[in-house]
Amino acid sequence: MNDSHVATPTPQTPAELEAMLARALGRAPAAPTEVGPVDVPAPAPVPAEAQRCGFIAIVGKPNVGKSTLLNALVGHKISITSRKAQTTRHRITGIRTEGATQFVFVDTPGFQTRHGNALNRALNKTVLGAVTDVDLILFVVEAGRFDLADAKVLALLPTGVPVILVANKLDRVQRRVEIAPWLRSMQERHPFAEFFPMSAKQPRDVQRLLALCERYVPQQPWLYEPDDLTDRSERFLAGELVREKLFRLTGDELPYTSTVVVDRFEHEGGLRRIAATIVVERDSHKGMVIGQGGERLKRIGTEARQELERLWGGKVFLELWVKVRSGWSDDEARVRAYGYE
Ligand SMILES: Nc1nc2c(ncn2[C@@H]2O[C@H](COP(=O)(O)OP(=O)(O)OP(=O)(O)O)[C@@H](O)[C@H]2O)c(=O)[nH]1
Repeated sequence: MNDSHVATPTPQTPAELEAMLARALGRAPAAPTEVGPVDVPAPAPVPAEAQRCGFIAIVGKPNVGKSTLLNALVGHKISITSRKAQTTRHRITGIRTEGATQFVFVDTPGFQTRHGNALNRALNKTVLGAVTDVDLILFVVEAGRFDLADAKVLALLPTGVPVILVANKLDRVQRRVEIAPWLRSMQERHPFAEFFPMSAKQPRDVQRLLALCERYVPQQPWLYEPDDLTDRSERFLAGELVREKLFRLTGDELPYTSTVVVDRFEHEGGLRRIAATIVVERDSHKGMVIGQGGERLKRIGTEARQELERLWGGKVFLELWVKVRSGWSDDEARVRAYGYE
C-alpha cells in the first residue's frame, strides 16, 4: 500500500478521540440541495501498477439514507430511494473511478429486525454477505439518533474492517451543540475509525466523504472499466425504477410487500421494449396501484419510462401489469423466483 494513503488508525486515547471529533465537527454544515449527476471527465489511462481499487459497504437500518448516499457518491442514480423504509432490496454496486482510484460502493438493504418473513430473511442474508471482505464500511445512522435497530446492525459488523460512522441528515438536526456529546457516546459503542456528520443531499459533504474513503482504498488493479457505473443489468434497473415510482406514488397506503418482476426486456434497434408485472398481496392493493380509471398505474409507467429514457438516452416502450399473489413475501420459493437471493 502507498504510504501517503495509509488510513488513520482507530483512535485509542482520549486525545485521539478529541482530535477525531474536532475533525468531524470542523466541517461546516450547509443547507441541503439536490445532488444532480456529476460530470466526471474521461480519466487519463492509469497503468495497472498505479491503480487503486477498494470495496466500500454502505450499511444501516432502513431509511437512514444509504441509497441517497450511494447515488451521491457515484454521481449517478444507481439505487432507488423513497420515503418508504425497505426500498432497497438487493446488493447494489455503484462504481466511481477518479484519477487512479476506483471506488466500488456496495449498497445494502436496511437490516430488518421486526418481521421474520422469508423476504426479510433474504434481505438480511444480502446485508451479511456484503460486509464481509470489504476494505471499509460506512455505517449510516441519522445524526443524533441511535436505537435498537441501529444497534443490531452495528453488532453484525465484522471486526478488523475499519468503520466510519456516517451521521447523516445533519440538516435535520436543530441543536448542533448536542452532536459532540452524542458522537463521544457513539465511540463507546464501537471503535469507529472516523466520525462523519453530513447530509447526503449536500454535494460538498459528499465530496469530502469521498476524499476520506480514498485513504482506505488499497493499491490494486481496477476490477471494472473506468466508465462503468454499476454491475447491475439494464433489465434489473428497469424493474427497480418501476418499483421506485410504485412506492413514491402510492405512499404509505401500499404495504412494502409489493414487488416488480420484469417479464420481458428486448432491444429493437434503438428501442428497448419492456414488460413488467407489479405483484401485490391483496385485491385491495391492486386497486391502490391501478387508481381511479387506471390513472395511478399510468403515472407510474410514464414516470418510470421517462427516467429510463433519460438514463439510457434512447426510446423505451414500457408495458405494466398488476397481479395479486397473496403470501408471496412469506414463501421462500417465490421470494427466490422474484429475484431475491
Ligand atoms: N433531510 C435529509 N433527508 C435525507 C438525507 N439523506 C436521505 N434523505 C431522505 O431519507 C429518505 C430515505 O432515503 P433512502 O436513501 O431511500 O434510505 P435507505 O437507507 O437507502 O432506505 P432503505 O432502502 O429502506 O434501506 C428519502 O426520503 C431521502 O430523500 C439527508 O441528508 N437529509
